[in-house]
Amino acid sequence: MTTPAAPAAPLRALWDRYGRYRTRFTWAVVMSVLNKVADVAPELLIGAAVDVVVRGNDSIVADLLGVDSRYTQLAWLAGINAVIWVVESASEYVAAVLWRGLAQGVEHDLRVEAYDHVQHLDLGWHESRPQGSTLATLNDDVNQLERFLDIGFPAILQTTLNVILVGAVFAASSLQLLVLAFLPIPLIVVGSLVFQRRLEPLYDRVRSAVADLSSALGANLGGIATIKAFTAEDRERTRIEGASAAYRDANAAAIRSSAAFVPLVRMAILAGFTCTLLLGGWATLRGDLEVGLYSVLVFMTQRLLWPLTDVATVLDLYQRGRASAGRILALLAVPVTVPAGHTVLAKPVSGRVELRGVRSGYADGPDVLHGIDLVVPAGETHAIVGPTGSGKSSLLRLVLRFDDPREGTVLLDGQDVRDLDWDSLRGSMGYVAQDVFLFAGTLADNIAYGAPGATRDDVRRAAARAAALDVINALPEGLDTHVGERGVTLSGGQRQRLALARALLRDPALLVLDEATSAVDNETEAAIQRSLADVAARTTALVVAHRLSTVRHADRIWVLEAGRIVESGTHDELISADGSYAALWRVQTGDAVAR
Ligand SMILES: Nc1ncnc2c1ncn2[C@@H]1O[C@H](COP(=O)(O)OP(=O)(O)OP(=O)(O)O)[C@@H](O)[C@H]1O
Repeated sequence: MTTPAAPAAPLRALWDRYGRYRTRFTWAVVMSVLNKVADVAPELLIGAAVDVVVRGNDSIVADLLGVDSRYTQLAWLAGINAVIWVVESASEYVAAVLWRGLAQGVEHDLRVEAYDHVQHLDLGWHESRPQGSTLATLNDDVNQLERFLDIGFPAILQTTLNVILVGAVFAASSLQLLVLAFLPIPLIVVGSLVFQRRLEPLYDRVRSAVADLSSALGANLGGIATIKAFTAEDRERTRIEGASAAYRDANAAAIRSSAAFVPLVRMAILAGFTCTLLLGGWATLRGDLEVGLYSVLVFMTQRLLWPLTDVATVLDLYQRGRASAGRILALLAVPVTVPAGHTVLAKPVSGRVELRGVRSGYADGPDVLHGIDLVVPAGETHAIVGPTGSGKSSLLRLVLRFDDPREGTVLLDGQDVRDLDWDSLRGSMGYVAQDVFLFAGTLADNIAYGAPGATRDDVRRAAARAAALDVINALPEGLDTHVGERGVTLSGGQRQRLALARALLRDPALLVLDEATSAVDNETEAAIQRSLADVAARTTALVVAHRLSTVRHADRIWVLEAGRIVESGTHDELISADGSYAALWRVQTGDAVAR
């Protein structure tokens, strides 16, 4: 299953999606405009001050305010200057708060929305895509977009406003100087675009080198026991050294090119500045330009051109923001192919399971299960056995509706599972997977994961039924002991017992166990069997097991081979039939050697 393509205009799509932020956005723009106006105004005041000093009674300030004294005129200018500085500082603060708030609001909403969508996507989708890539979208792409909204967009706005405002001052003063001062702008912008295009593949190399490095580091830390066991430390050090050197070299190449950019722009600025300085000066000497205006224009040229040194960075932020928005929106557009139904099962749920003519497989792969017909009547315990890879787990996945069959129907209490809402379907089940996952938290939290309202006594009772009390009592803080993200401090068998307790605490109508006791010793397994026999009197159970002694007392055993049911019956019936099951039993009990 592939991820849909990103929309053609991702930032526009984002704008449409987040209508609720438009008022805040408008205010942020207003504040940025006010800030830029207040930022440019002091330069005009410098010109006005020079004008006052040079022309006295004839100055523009004298005309506007009707004040003759140069001292009073300058005092007025100082007062106006103070007001402008206050406005500039206040608007800068408000604009920063608004942009940051907007960026973080969108970041938060997008992350939560994207996460929620991802957790509703089918298990098949998760399995077909590297986890790192989903994580990168949820983390890095969302952060990248936040950076663009917080830094990139305000910078684009400010630079554009700068060009407009400064351009207006030039246009009002001297068209000739306007042309000269603006001449470097297209050069800088086009240069930035070319530069950026050149840099892109270099940055791509940096990104892929860092991705390679971090996935190598992640894999090595995860597989540290294997590295040690095979004394592969030196080899792995060399491999990481290689990945790290590739990252360093890619970065060096990008830095060599990007560092050349600012000096080049500086040349263009120098050209514009020299033109204004020289030609403006000559015009002033000829009396074509006021002295005050000349000083303003010299300052303004710098003011106009310097921010353009950031164009390449801002363009980079823009492109990254755009690409990130595209990836996030594409993730949000992935359709849920196993959507919840709406039917609610009548309580109490009996847990009767039926598979009718089921054919199923994964993605575009071949069929894994062929024509499966199977019934587990309410209250009975049925087992599925068979060689590895025969499709046992795949069958359980259909009952939990992690996948839908390609053909045929799966029913719970006589209802097609496709029609049921998740509460009726999965809410009626207690599931123990082959690979037990424990969340970071206490043992009590983990056992009560599927029944958040459970009391301490409920938790203890469930633990007792799963023969997990001794695990808990052996730990220093009992139920309050923290287990790591993957329960690393516990053995496989201990984790399985906790997972079983977690499933039993839900008091499920249907217990679905996939090799739930494969890692516990025979004695513990016997204890679990005894208490499960008690549970089984009240629930329906579907159990996958390799160790046949686990399931010999099941009401019915279904034997799967290469995705087909080859025989079924009670243990005794299957032994008498002397088929695949009987052969497997002999192997496991050692009778095969004896015969
Ligand atoms: N998520 C998956 N994506 C693609 N193919 C899968 C997936 N899970 C299982 N398969 C394939 O389906 C077939 C049946 O696998 P399944 O895990 O159901 O067998 P199993 O009988 O439970 O095996 P085991 O006893 O080893 O757990 C195998 O060929 C396997 O490669």
